[in-house]
Amino acid sequence: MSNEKILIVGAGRMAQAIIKGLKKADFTNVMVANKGNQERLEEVESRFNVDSTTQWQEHVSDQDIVILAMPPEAHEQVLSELAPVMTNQLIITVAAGIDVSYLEKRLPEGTAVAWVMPNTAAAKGESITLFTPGKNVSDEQEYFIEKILFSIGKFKKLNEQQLHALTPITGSAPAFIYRMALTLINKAKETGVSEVVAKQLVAQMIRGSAEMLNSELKCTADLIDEVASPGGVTAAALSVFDQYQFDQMMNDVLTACYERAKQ
Ligand SMILES: NC(=O)C1=CN([C@@H]2O[C@H](COP(=O)(O)OP(=O)(O)OC[C@H]3O[C@@H](n4cnc5c(N)ncnc54)[C@H](OP(=O)(O)O)[C@@H]3O)[C@@H](O)[C@H]2O)C=CC1
Ligand SMILES: O=C(O)[C@@H]1CCC=N1
Repeated sequence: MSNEKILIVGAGRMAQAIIKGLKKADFTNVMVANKGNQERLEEVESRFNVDSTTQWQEHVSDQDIVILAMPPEAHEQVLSELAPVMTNQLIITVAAGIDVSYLEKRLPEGTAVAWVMPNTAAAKGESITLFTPGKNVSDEQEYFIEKILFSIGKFKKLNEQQLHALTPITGSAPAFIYRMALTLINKAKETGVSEVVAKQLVAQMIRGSAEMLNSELKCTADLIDEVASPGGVTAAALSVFDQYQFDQMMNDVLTACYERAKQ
């Protein structure tokens, strides 16, 4: 059981994925707030058995940790409301582009902050989460951060610049994989298999491929090569990737993501 008191500001997709992990890991003191969608707040409260509040500012002084899980654009306003009511809490944001420098600039001198970039697989305890602690984070607070991140999957400590550059690759790229999965599932359904079976086929193919990727013995180019028998069907398919300049497209995709987070 973990007794740290955690307030989460934001009750949307990422907040819920994190709450799910926290509850599974037996964090007992979790309170959640949002902007005003009362129905959503009540649903989160009952679904995950957490406390909720519509006045988070009144509860900050009771907390050990505040996790900001609302849009990047909401940070300016929320941090201005948070600063005057803080009493030494560790402040964590999961927002794209909101780095530790941004937080430190807007919070009282000496505030311990961290920038965390999870993905939605947190709901299954399978996120790969990147994090950067700010300069005032103590060893004990870093241990708390790692404990939280462990509850939602694996994690890696990196610097601010790396987090900016990797947000598209670990935060957003699940959507790229699901986009490809959707095309494959729809194609599979055309053969007459049900949606459920089509999803199982594609999910297991992705899971197996991820396991192979994790293998230390083979590089990724070799894995591609292994599937593409010379003159075979996969080689024919991969040449279409080249025809459509897949690598260039992925570069543009990642750049669009990076640039948006910087705005
Ligand atoms: N979705 C993802 O895969 C990932 C998201 N993130 C980050 O997580 C954050 C949230 O994204 P996501 O969960 O997808 O978004 P959602 O739109 O699903 O949820 C946003 C939540 O923030 C709340 N909110 C908005 N403005 C305020 C405010 N001023 N004060 C308090 N609460 C507010 C909303 O309240 P209400 O319920 O009232 O509308 C809502 O609960 C973003 O910063 C994003 O960059 C990071 C990694 C991955
Ligand atoms: O799309 C977004 O803005 C968030 C950040 C990374 C993944 N989802």
